[in-house]
Amino acid sequence: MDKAGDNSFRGNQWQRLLRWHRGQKVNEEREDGVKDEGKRNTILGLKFEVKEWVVDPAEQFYYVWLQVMILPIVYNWVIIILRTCFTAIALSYLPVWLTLDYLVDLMYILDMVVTVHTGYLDQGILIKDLAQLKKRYLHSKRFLRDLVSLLPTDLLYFAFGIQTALVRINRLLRLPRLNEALDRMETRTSYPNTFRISKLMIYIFVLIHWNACLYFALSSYLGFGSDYWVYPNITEPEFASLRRQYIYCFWFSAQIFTTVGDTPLPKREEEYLFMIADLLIAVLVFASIVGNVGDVISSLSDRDNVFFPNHELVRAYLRSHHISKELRQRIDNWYQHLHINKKIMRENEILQQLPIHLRTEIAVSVHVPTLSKVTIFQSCEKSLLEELVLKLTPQVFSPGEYVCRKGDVGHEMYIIKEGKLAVVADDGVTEFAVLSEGNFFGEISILNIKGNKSGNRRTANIRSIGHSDLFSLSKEDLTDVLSEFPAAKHHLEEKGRQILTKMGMLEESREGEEVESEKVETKIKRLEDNLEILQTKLARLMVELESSNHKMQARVQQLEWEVAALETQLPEDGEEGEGVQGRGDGVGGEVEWEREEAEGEEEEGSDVKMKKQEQGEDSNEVSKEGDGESTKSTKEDMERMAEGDKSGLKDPEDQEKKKEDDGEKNRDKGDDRPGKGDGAEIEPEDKKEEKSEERETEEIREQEEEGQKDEEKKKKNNKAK
Ligand SMILES: Nc1ncnc2c1ncn2[C@@H]1O[C@@H]2COP(=O)(O)O[C@H]2[C@H]1O
Repeated sequence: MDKAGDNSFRGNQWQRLLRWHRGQKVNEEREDGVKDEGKRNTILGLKFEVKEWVVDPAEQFYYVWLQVMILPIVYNWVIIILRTCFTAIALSYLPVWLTLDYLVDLMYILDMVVTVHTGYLDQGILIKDLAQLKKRYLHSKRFLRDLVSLLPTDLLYFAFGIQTALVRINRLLRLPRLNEALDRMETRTSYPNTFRISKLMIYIFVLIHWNACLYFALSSYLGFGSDYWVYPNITEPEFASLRRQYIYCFWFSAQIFTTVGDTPLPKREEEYLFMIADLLIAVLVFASIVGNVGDVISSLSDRDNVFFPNHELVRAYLRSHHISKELRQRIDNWYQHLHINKKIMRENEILQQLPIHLRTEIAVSVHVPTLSKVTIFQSCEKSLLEELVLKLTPQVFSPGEYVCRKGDVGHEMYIIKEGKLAVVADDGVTEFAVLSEGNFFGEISILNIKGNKSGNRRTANIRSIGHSDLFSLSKEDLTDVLSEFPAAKHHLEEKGRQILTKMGMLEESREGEEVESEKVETKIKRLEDNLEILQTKLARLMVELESSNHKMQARVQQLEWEVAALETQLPEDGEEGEGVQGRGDGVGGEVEWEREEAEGEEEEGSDVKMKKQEQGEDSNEVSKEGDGESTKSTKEDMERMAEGDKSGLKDPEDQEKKKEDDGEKNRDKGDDRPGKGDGAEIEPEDKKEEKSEERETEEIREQEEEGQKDEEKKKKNNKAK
């Protein structure tokens, strides 16, 4: 399927990834080297620069040091009691013990130096300030314990004799350091279960050893060979040797602690008390052995269950459903293959608890060798590969098994890690092609390739020739990844198209059709968008039209009132001449005022508009308001229409003329306000109101004066009469 050398010019992305991975390792090693160098320098310069020397507890040096410290601590825990109880042993090897004792003391001192130079984490940051480290250590209980464990109690030898090693019992206080060392080892070891069991056995050994020593000491106190329970008489040659003494005591003690109980019956009270204490401890020891071993066994089976699916359960299920022997055999073989070849099926589950970046690194280092052989991925970006690698699921197929059958709906594609698979015809015998390590298949049905006649159905049968190890990649995962990497998608599709063309399953014309249909779709979309815009504009126009209608209606109504008022006044006018204006609170007077106001406003409005039109302000406003263009212009049109309708003058010149006439009319009425008649200025609204008020009061005053004059005239007339 993949042609070798196909992408040689593009450079192998996987190789680059591998190189990057290896490069990182080399860098790490180099860094380690630099650190080592630094360490060496520091150690060499320890005499001069000991103050600057700070140990990182996460470093290898600290770990190694802890392991070294196991020896002196265990030495003290084993030897001090041995020398105390077996005085013959203490005296026989005295120079050895004394040398070892002081060597161990020296290590204790060095351990204190290391401890004081060991950094600690404060809010995730390693504290390296020596003053702080010193302060912390010197104020801790640990310092006290370490100090007490180093007190020169050996001086008590002068009081109790050189064989009394018990004076060094304070050396046992370093036990927490031993625990720390063992805990560290447990987290680092690749075999934690074996380590746990070994640790338990060592603890039990030390316990039995102590018990053996105490048993010998008690026997010595009660008298060797004084009864069957105590150690036999050491003068007897059989029990005289030091080795025999120790081994007998150890055996005796081991029998008690393992609850075998095959020890001689105690005779004296001291012996009973010793046995009771021992049996009580033995119960605990036995319980902890059983518990620990049980834990280890269950964790081992847990591990197996996670690594390999539980075969027993599957077997029971198959039996209960009376599955044919032949199928059961195939399933057994499958399990056997997994176990023998250590194929782990649930690696995603196992690595689930790790953070994503570590999972990626593991997946890259585990799967890169396989994926680097897949030509299609060689040109892919590193990030794509990292994403892909996390989504691979291992699958194992047995000989003759079908991975997919022609016509099935495709849900995943496969990458061959190991093994051979054949593309076979429906008869299951004719082989069209053989796929091997590094090839992939099953991509056609999940890629939605345009013109693929088989749609989302498998285009071929794929059968495993022998056992084959595959990685499957689900359609969703592939789509997810490819959606962000269109180039890779295109590449995969191209490969699929090649196969489809070879098989004659690609509709070439449909490609054109689809492009055409795509164009039509775009056009429809564009038309829909335009329609939407037009609808919005229309809605706005309708609103504006309605409001203009309302205004028009109000205006017409007002004009009707005015006409009606004038009609009612006409006969009176004939009689009384100017009398209409004289009646300040008459209906006609009010109407007149209203009319004048309205006219004034309209004229002002039209003046403004005319001015704006002249100065080209309109266009500025439009450009400023953008979308509001139609709204504004429509509004103005409506107003203009209203004006035109009202006066019956559509021509601007006629309107201008009308305005001049109106202005004269106003002047005739004694209204010389600017903008009223001459249309020279536009006044602000509030000023206009003020002026109209002034004018109102002035006219009222005039009317009152005229009224008074009329009264006087009437009076004079009356008098003359
Ligand atoms: N002639 C062929 N040579 C190699 N691979 C093929 C051939 N025909 C089909 N395949 C692969 O077999 C897969 C079957 O499932 P798909 O149709 O999803 O994708 C198909 C291709 O990846």
